[in-house]
Amino acid sequence: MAASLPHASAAAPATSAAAAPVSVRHAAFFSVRGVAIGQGAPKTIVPTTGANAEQVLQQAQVIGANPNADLIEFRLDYLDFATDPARIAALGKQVAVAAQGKPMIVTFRTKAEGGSKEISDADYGKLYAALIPAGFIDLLDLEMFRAPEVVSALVAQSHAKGIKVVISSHDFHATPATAEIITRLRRQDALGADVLKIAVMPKNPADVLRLMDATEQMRASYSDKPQLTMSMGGLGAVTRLSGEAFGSDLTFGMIGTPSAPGQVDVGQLRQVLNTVHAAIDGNK
Ligand SMILES: O=C1C[C@@](O)(C(=O)O)C[C@@H](O)[C@@H]1O
Repeated sequence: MAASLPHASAAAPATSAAAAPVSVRHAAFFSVRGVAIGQGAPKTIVPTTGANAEQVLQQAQVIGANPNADLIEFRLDYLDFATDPARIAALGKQVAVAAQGKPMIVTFRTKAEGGSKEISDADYGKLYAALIPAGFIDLLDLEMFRAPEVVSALVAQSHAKGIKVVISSHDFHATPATAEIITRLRRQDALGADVLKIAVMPKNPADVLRLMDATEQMRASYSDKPQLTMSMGGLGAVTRLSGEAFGSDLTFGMIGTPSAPGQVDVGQLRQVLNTVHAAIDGNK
């Protein structure tokens, strides 16, 4: 016989109180290659971390074949030829095929923001400007603190090509004040971002809560654009799992090698995302 908890009975639920009505502002979603960003459970992104074409293509195949990965992030700054647009464009097209039609985010994460290579703002602008017309990019990660004229030109060029823009900010050492996080996300919105993104490092649990608080305030009061926010490291991992409850619509997971501290295996990530989604859906 199955053990039952004291007082539990099949006929009467433990509580008969109806769930209180909830008021949640949803993102205005958009779809890229059939993936709805800003709707339902957060969508998962798995980054490449390879340094050469062979490694990147191997990873893209694994990501493409994994049903728990919704999008692939092609990380250019890890490449041995990170500033060679012709070689990157040729590889990018192969990555798109290997990823089996999953939407691709292309990212050069500068050293200034926790990436692996230094690049001047002018060269960053030139590299992206040369890659945008190549036709393999679905979404472009654009750092908000690169030179303003570079950022605005790349937003316009991307949009003219039908590429969605993720405008991003990273702090690998600390978590800015709540008001500062909100200021950055609002600035990204004003710059024309399609996705607002910030990654911060917590030093204590209160920092984790502030990232969630800022994300929720953005969604409730300032913008209905999809957001991609995370607190990094082990302490921040909860933010990668629970975004649907506070307004983060995308989340990074890993297969094998993380591209940032605190990333969780994408299969485990999906299980938790589904659990949270079912709980939220069931309480509507
Ligand atoms: O900016 C981000 C977020 C990230 O740093 C993370 O914390 O998951 C991972 C990077 O690959 C990505 O470009």
